[in-house]
Amino acid sequence: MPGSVGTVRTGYVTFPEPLILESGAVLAPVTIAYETYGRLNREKSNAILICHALSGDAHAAGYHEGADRPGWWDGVVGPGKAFDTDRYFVVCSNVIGGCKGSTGPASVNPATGRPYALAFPVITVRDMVRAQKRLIDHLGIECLAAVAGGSMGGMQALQWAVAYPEAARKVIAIATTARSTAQQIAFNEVGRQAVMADPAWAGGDYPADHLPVQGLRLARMIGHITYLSDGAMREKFGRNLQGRSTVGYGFSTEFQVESYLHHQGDTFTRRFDANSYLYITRALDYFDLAVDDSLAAGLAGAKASFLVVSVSSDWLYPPYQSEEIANALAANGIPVQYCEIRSNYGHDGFLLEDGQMNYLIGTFLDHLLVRDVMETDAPTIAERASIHDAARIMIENAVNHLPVLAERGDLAGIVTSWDIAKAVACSHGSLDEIMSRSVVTAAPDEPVTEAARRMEERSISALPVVDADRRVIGLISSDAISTLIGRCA
Ligand SMILES: CC(=O)SCCNC(=O)CCNC(=O)[C@H](O)C(C)(C)COP(=O)(O)OP(=O)(O)OC[C@H]1O[C@@H](n2cnc3c(N)ncnc32)[C@H](O)[C@@H]1OP(=O)(O)O
Ligand SMILES: N[C@@H](CCO)C(=O)O
Repeated sequence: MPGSVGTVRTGYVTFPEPLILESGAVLAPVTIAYETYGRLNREKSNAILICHALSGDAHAAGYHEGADRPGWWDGVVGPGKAFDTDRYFVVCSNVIGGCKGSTGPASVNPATGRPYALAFPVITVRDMVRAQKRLIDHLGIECLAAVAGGSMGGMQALQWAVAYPEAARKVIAIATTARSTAQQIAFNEVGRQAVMADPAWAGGDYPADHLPVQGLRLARMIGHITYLSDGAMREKFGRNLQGRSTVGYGFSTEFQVESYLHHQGDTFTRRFDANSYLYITRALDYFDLAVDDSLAAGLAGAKASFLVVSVSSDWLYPPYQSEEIANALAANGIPVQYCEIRSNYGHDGFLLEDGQMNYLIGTFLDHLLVRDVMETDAPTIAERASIHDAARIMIENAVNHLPVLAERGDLAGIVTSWDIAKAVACSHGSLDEIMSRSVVTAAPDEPVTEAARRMEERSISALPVVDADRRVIGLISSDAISTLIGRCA
């Protein structure tokens, strides 16, 4: 299937260690459901974490065995798409508190052997991200190429940038906010009240054969209205009647929009747990990255570069909230691109506007920095080492360039396989005689295109990447760049 990651399966990992939650409560064990697409490269530098919204799950792309619908962000995840699985290793995990495989209120409470129900501790977006961090550590990934998501997924992406500034190079936050507003909390509360007013909810202790479907259905109907826009509803349904030509002067389902909302509500009760709805909407309410009422202060520690996207017709997470995020980042001198896409779909536009999303996300991810493609485990050699040592290290590691380090660990020079050949031909004895001391280097935060241009101008095929103290933190080679460009074509 072109453009698809094909058939996929959800994996599970359980961490026995307790997770200390923001509330001070403790959760153990913690199971995380996740899917991965694409391949993790040798340097483990091409991983992208995708975070889902309120009712999403780990199944972002491809098809489960026998299913006819793909994952929820299949339009942007796959070979050749924005989250290009030919280039990136994409990870998507289900949040804790959810009901799609990660530990949540429907999981078995080890203290009682029964489902947690309301004994499940209240969780926050920060807790969701802490649990995700365990998964990313478990996969051996020190730094994500990017973390991305829409709606609650965007909140998680922002939380990653604040909680783990070194753990993601890029952050993509779409149709989201950095702090929930009164209106957002209000809609969440109406949904929760609908669930809790259902007698079948039974204080959260409902059996599997008697679920609070009426309350959850109503909550989703209200919620779903907020995910659309006035224009989208008008365009989809107008004042059309459902299966009749005249109004009936009664209270049965008459309008198409009523029928549609019933359908959305019914479908939701078959795929979502009522208690998870309470917990996750509460986590949304608590989300607030501001410090002392200042978003700029709250985002000050972020180190990633950001893409912030809003949807013009989104009245649940209106564009002004995305602008606030972009302004707060810019106030800190943090690189940020902001774009409001034109769309009539409302909040769910981030799930439906594949063309605009692919263009914006793809362009943002393609803007690569040296640190995105450098090899971080490239071998080096000490200045005092012998030519024989240098030859051995090159052969063992199959490399042609060895940065030479001075005693203090800073860059003293570079030696190439050509230098070794010359040393043999001219009977040189020490590394000092053959290495180049005037080394052309690259900086981790410069664009790859700049480093490539320097290599081309000087006819050099690899540059040591050095930090501000001239310590070698990696190596960028023309081979790595041409592989990348080949894959982009
Ligand atoms: C974001 C995450 O992380 S994951 C969560 C994302 N997924 C969801 O939110 C799932 C539920 N939401 C939806 O289906 C959303 O509307 C979207 C955004 C995903 C899909 O949007 P669209 O493609 O525009 O679909 P639309 O909203 O028109 O709904 C189509 C459904 O409504 C049904 N429908 C349309 N008109 C009517 C009607 N008059 N009466 C009854 N049902 C109707 C269709 O038959 C279809 O049903 P199906 O989904 O069971 O096949
Ligand atoms: N419709 C999506 C977006 C909500 O923010 C969901 O149900 O998760």
